[in-house]
Amino acid sequence: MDDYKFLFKVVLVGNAGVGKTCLVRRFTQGLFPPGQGATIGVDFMIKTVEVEGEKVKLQIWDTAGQERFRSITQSYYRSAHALILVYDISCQPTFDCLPDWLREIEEYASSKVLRILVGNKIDRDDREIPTHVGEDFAARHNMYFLETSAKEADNVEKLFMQIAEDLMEQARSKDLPRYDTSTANIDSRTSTIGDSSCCGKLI
Ligand SMILES: Nc1nc2c(ncn2[C@@H]2O[C@H](COP(=O)(O)OP(=O)(O)OP(=O)(O)O)[C@@H](O)[C@H]2O)c(=O)[nH]1
Repeated sequence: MDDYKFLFKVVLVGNAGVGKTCLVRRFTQGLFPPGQGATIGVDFMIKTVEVEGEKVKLQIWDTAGQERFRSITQSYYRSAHALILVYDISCQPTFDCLPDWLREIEEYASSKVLRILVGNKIDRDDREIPTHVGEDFAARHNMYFLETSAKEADNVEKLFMQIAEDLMEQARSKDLPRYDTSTANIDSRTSTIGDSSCCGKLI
């Protein structure tokens, strides 16, 4: 039975190829998919975790980084509870684009959205962005910061569990909508998703 107390929507954004899909797959399926193709439009996956004895369902939306899908992906920001902005620590241009992503987030997401900056691919030895540079950027923009490796499973569980914990705390303290099995959906857009589905694709 799908008995959960909280349902949170988490959206990943960032340049193409930074590893958004691999982070989601690592967390939801425990694998690092070989030859991962570019995301077309938006994918979603679901994972239920336990925080302080409560079941928390995370609906994770993986958006396409490619510019041509931008108008589709923007429409998913609005109802996000958390936004994960990902760059690749071995690819300077993906870091240089962060201000553009922040502008999008400010324009399309709720001002209350939990924002997390993630530097992915820390297993690589050709790092271009030092950790402190990522940390500084996150601090300046009021974001959490974490470095991860989807490949080696470094900090991936920690990333999503931290989000689940923070959102639960936020929901409790600010009295955000509380979901149970009878009110399973966040809004009308997500209500088309069957609870039994674990993965879907929207274009
Ligand atoms: N070394 C290393 N490679 C990674 C890691 N995560 C992803 N990759 C590789 O980076 C490439 C892009 O990964 P994706 O997960 O498809 O990237 P994406 O951000 O979802 O890309 P779009 O769907 O185009 O937006 C793939 O070749 C992955 O194998 C990581 O942690 N370490």
